[in-house]
Amino acid sequence: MTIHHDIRPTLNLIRLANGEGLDLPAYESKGAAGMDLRAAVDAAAPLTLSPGKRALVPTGFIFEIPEGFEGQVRPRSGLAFKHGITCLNTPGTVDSDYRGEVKVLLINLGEEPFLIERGMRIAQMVIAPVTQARVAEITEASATARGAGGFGSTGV
Ligand SMILES: O=c1ccn([C@H]2C[C@H](O)[C@@H](COP(=O)(O)OP(=O)(O)OP(=O)(O)O)O2)c(=O)[nH]1
Ligand SMILES: [Mg+2]
Repeated sequence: MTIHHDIRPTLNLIRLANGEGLDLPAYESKGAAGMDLRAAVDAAAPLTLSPGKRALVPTGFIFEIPEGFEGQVRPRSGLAFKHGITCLNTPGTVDSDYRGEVKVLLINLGEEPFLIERGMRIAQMVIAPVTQARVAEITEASATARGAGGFGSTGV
């Protein structure tokens, strides 16, 4: 994958007290789409996520998402495959005007309790361009070949 360095936006991060000593969120390979987010839970008090339970896990950082972009918080496939750990609201949306701590809403869909320890890479964030549409109410939708067909109208 070619990374276009000239159009790479800068993501400013503010480290919070609970983020002291944590590695910065980082792309773990040259072409990684998402930067991995780490759990900013207390080192002395790891979080046990019981089967079927959910938890809002802090990352220890405020992200200043550049205007015109969003942060998409997504599960890591390894955690999902091996342990049934995923993001309940995937993809989580981090707005460019959000100035709170980014948190990850994890749920345990597996059968075993899952231990979340400080610094564990729990999710990934993709920075993606977004557009805000203008909204205009009209009275009739334009005609198309598809019409109102959907939800499998073309076959499965
Ligand atoms: O996985 C997520 C999803 C959201 N957020 C933060 C950033 C986002 O900008 C804010 C609001 O998210 P969203 O719009 O999805 O939630 P809402 O229920 O609509 O809350 P609000 O009324 O605050 O917009 O919460 C996270 O930290 N992690
Ligand atoms: Mg919202």
